[in-house]
Amino acid sequence: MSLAALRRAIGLRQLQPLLLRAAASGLAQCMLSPCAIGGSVGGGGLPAAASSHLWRYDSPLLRHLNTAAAEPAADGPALPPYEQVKQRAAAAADLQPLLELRGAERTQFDALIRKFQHSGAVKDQALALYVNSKLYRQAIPEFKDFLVAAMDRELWRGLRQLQAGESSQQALFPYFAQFVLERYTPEIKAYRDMVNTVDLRNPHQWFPVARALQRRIIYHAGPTNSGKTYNALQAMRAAKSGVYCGPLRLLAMEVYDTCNAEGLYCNLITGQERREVPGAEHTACTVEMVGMQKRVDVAVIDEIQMIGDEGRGWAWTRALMGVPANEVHICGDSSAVPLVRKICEDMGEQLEVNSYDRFTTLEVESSGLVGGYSAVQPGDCIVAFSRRDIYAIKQLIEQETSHRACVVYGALPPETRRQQARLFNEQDNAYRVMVASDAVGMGLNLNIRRVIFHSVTKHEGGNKRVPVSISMLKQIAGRAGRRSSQWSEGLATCLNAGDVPRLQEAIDVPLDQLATPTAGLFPEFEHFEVFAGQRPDDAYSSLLEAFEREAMLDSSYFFCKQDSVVAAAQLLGELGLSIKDMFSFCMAPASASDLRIGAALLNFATKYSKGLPVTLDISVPNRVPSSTDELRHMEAAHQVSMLWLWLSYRFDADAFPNRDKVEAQAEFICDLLDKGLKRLTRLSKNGVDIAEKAARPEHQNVMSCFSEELALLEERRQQQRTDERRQQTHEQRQQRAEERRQRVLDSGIVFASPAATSAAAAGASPASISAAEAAEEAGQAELRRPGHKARSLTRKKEPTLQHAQQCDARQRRRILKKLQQNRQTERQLEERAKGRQAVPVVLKHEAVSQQQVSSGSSTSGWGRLSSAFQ
Ligand SMILES: Nc1ncnc2c1ncn2[C@@H]1O[C@H](COP(=O)(O)OP(=O)(O)OP(=O)(O)O)[C@@H](O)[C@H]1O
Repeated sequence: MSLAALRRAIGLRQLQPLLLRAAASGLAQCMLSPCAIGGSVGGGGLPAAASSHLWRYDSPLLRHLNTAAAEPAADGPALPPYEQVKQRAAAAADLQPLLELRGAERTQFDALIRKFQHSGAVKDQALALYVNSKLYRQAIPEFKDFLVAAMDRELWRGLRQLQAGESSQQALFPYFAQFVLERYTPEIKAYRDMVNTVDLRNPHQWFPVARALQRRIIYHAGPTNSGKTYNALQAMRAAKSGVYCGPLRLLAMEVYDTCNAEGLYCNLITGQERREVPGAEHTACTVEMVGMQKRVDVAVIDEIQMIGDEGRGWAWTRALMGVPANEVHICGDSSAVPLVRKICEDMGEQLEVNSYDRFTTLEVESSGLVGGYSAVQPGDCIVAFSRRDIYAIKQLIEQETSHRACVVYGALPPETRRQQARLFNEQDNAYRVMVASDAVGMGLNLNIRRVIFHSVTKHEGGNKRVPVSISMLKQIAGRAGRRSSQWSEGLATCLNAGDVPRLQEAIDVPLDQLATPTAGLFPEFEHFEVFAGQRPDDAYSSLLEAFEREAMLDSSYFFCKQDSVVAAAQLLGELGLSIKDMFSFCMAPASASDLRIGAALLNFATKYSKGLPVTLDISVPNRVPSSTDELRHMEAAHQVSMLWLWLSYRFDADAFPNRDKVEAQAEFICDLLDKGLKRLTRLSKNGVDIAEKAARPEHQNVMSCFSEELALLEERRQQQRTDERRQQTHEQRQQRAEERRQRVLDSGIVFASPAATSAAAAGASPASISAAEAAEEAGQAELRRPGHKARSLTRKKEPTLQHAQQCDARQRRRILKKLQQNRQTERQLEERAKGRQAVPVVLKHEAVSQQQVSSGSSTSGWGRLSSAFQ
């Protein structure tokens, strides 16, 4: 069979040389290499095809090995059959090997095995047999011993003729394969099982209900404000049953409200609420909540480009693959079209693309905001990326102009954001301006004429500022001049004219150039459960990390970021919760890095683990917030209520009792926030600094029920910071040592003393090198570690010119003689070094001439060394 025919027959794009013999015997399927399979294999993954064959011990490969002599590779020698070798090895356990290799023969044999061991191709093939790198390292020496024990004239003749190269690998690998399969059966099986549980390739197969339907998929592709969602929703409304999957609670609420207002009964399902309308066949939900069982006529998946979101992308991937609808309408910009097309091909479903153009024009004002915030006009929306900036800008505008400013940002409940949007959209009030975060980019229909970017960079952890992404700039600027607004065109600009070119560049980039290359994936609970079963001793957070490390993904997918899940797992690790309960607690949409939210999560999980009813004991003051700080406390109280509600839908009502009460409390908080925002406007109009005022005690104490957990977390964080600082200092020290080491290497300095040489090689400071040398001279055996202070050592004084000058004639003669001897040695070394084109040599003891002694002019060798450190 020709090579090309073989490739065709077994569906390989490339056939590795090592496989050739097996392939020729029809055995290639047993030995597929991971890299021969299309698609990327993360974390040392394996081809699925390999798994089904390797475990049958009567597999063709092994039968072949057992019965026939291994065929020589190309012009290589023949080796005896494996069974025969094995019998010899077994016999040698009682007696002696028939042949003991010595001298050159032994060296040749060792070289052969060494080459085999380090061959990348052999490691690949071993991996295809589920021999992971750890096991491989363990198995190779044993395999070597096995061959040594089985050695006889015949085997050695075969082995000797092998070159320590590819042909030897081809000939030896089948022996190795048989050897490990027999000797390490349980280890290999365990690894195979583990690998299979982290096999996340072909995720569309996780959704059998959707796979049973032949779905029609329609992609509504276009820029912002082009009518994509409108058209998709029209299709859903016209259908007998339907589901809308939105990126935000706010959008789901919007669809729920408009459908019901039009007389189309519609349910609402988000992580935190279930509103079921009797007789409703339509549902508006957040994308994470879409069901995979109930079949509907039309499903709408909004903002599909978020499939590439590093944290939440998995929810869009899941919805796209799994929603059981006859027709799936997906809306989004065109950046995700190629990716969605590829996924549809994998699912065997047809994709239609409907393209849209923007309804209104969007222009960039090149001058920036001339006159600053006192020049804002009705219909302006200022976009800033921090809460503090938002309130500072609001205050400035309210004090310097006649306008009032609404605010929208992520920490505000959706209800409050909608309320602020209503105020801004209505014409019969003074709220003519909006100040918002990037949360304005999605979900709200706003009456915006012009978007003004306060800046085009934003904070990302600590003090680091990063540029706002092009797609975000596009999305936010696109809110201006919406079709349903009173403005017939949209404008966008920046506070500083210097930022405008970046904005212009973002607007000019065509959407299809911003391709979304890969789709997010996150395992279902069942994956974790099986995986965890195989590693019963692992902590949950390590399990998550190990899963991510080992997961095998197709090249069209990435593993979604799970930082917050891991942080929550670390937080709750000691509570002894079951895997199922841990999964639910850790997946809660709460950032455990926010101490107050983390404290609440810990409080709920602790009560739950003790079998106590999980109650929400916050004490909400009956007083409207009157400063930004008081608002902040209320926002946190709302987030904690949402966390509680989210959990309450995942655990029994007995465990999380009185949901109605918590819902009512959350509504009350929203009401306080609405009123608080209005009060803030009044106060800032009256010249009060709303950001300066400290919160009143009743607002400060709203979450005092979590104070114990909060104190614990603060302590932990403090400890963590100290550890991080220590680690940083340690790393900096190591880096400095490395730099010093490098400088000494670059300078070419050679030390006369071995102690100094080792200290310099370890990156010690000049003082430590000197000390190490002095210690050696002083007969101290112990070498100094880098970084130790030289002064703690007894240093033997070096003979120097200064010494010589101060000594009596006899001593001076002795010192000068020593110095001259050194000089001679230095010359010899220099000459030798020149001959080898070596770098200059410096000896510790400076060699000097009589003249120099009398003039006292000499540069110490250490001077040259020190200059190397500068
Ligand atoms: N055929 C139409 N008749 C009336 N109004 C429409 C029509 N198409 C769209 N609109 C209105 O235009 C506005 C923008 O439409 P839509 O929200 O569908 O755009 P989009 O392309 O999905 O934009 P984005 O991605 O920014 O949300 C909405 O207020 C919508 O109600």
